[in-house]
Amino acid sequence: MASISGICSSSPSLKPRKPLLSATTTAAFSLRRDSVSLPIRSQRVPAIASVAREISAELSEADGAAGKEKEMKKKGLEKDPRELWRRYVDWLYQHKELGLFLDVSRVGFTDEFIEEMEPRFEAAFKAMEELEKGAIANPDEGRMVGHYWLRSPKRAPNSFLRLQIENTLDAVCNFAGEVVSGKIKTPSGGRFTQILSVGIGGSALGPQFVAEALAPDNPPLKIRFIDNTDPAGIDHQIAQLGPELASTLVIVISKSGGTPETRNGLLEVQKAFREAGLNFAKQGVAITQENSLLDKTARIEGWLARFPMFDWVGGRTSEMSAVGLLPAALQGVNIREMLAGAALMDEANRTTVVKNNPAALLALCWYWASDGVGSKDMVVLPYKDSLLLFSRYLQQLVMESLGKEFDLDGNRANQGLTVYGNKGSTDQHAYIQQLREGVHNFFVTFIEVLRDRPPGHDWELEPGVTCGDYLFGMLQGTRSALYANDRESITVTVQEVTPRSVGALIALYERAVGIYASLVNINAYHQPGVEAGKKAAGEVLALQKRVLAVLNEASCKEPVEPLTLEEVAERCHAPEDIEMIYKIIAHMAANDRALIAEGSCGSPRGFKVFLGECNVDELYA
Ligand SMILES: O=P(O)(O)OC[C@H]1O[C@](O)(CO)[C@@H](O)[C@@H]1O
Repeated sequence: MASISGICSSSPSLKPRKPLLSATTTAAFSLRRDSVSLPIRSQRVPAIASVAREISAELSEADGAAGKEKEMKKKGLEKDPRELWRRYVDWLYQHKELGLFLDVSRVGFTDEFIEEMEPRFEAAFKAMEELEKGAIANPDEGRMVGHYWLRSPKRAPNSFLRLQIENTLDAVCNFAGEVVSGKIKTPSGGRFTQILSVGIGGSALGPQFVAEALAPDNPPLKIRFIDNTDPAGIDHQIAQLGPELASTLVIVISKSGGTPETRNGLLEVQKAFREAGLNFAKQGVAITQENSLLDKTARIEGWLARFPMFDWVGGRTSEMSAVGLLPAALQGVNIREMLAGAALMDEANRTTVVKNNPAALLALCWYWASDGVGSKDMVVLPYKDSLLLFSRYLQQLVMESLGKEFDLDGNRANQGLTVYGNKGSTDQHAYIQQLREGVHNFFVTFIEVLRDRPPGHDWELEPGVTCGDYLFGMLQGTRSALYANDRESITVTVQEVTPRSVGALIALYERAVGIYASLVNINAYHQPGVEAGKKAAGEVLALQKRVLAVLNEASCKEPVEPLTLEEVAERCHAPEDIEMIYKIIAHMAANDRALIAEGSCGSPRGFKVFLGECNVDELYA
């Protein structure tokens, strides 16, 4: 058994260290759990939320954790190189089969902290076990959370779900194979050469990350994305396709099938197809929940193919569903390897010994570094260009999952963990100056890739030194420089960027988020906050329609009656919305849809507006 190093206790100790949550401690916890009679429910689908709530209530009695954590942190990080090396060796996690390492030695958690956290971890492991068995882990939406079954279908709670997963995977592989081989042809009989993926959030970020990480230099089909309702962005993508629109497979991805940005992207693409004289349906593929609006549209219009998105897979954890697998397979990525990597990582994350559980170790570090309240941001720095989008992918996974107003007990918690990052060593010439010396409001996660180039391609650009050695040196140098200034960091190392390691990385962070959510007692699987913005956007568009109606009526008069802002607001019966009305008119004026008769948009008080052309039909409709 490994000996414990000094950094984890106030004075160096050579006492043998007991494994965290070993079989014996788990037994002890079981006794404790019995003593508070936790409601392990007998119904088929246990409610994790209530189990976690009761455990959390029990924990809060003996809490004061945040205060103690801060106190312990004041002890500072280990600086003695020998002790630090010992801590490194003691805590280094290695997954041999995946070739993945996790180094948490540069995070200063103490033995006392770990001990305090043990009951929380025990509750988190329990919650995760129940989640995997099919519990309603997303209580607000009454949903199961099943992304782990996607890579281990035999773990699905019933054979119907298992078959759904297996059949979808087979369908994805067959369809992709037939498109790539040319068996499925374009309407003019040629091969598909391009993919245009239309989707947003979880229906875009995974496929974008994986494309950047894994697509070969010359993929069978090249992918591009429409992931916004920005008309100029959409035009840009379509213009770049040019005549290849005729050999483009358009994959429209939306779990709900009703996301406005995605619908707009689809309508814009369909218009481009019409204008090019092409039949969209013969080139369109939908990935969505059965019977969603998108599904019905695709079915009625007879699109080329439809793939299901399951109710129990969230958008941000959908990379291993058809959402991520189909685009990846079409680019020639070995998706079964990606699934295998994720499955291996999931297996490793099922151990209840924190020290041997990489996702739990990450969650532990996040809790320690951010005091369990998100007090520090997570800066993700992959030192590999192909992993550039990992930080953006993690931003949604972590922030949409953890950024919650209320905890599972309904208490205001305002939880979260801010994620940002780009890539090393590029960021060294951008914002790392502030990380090293400026405001201390973050911890770093380095993502290291050991293999610089495929074998046989490397060369020394100066004696004994390759280009990749510089990248390595920059990572190590930054890690050391940050630590010397008490900036904590985690390092995740993989041998190579392969479908297997990318699958493992995704699985690692999915599980870390789930465990962390349990540690801080929140629902990681809903996103109520996003709805507020969507609702407000809908209200703005409704107001815009009223503004248009008012302006239309005034512009149809003989002579035209230009209106002041106040007059528009009054006629819309919305005087309290005058600022929004001003913004609506300024936006329409900037797009030649409204004309300013007097003054300018820069002086809102003085201007008068009318429509260039009135629509008489609309007036009498
Ligand atoms: O796949 P959909 O339903 O179009 O949703 C896209 C994204 O929108 C969100 O629901 C947030 O608005 C994300 O959670 C999701 O990934």
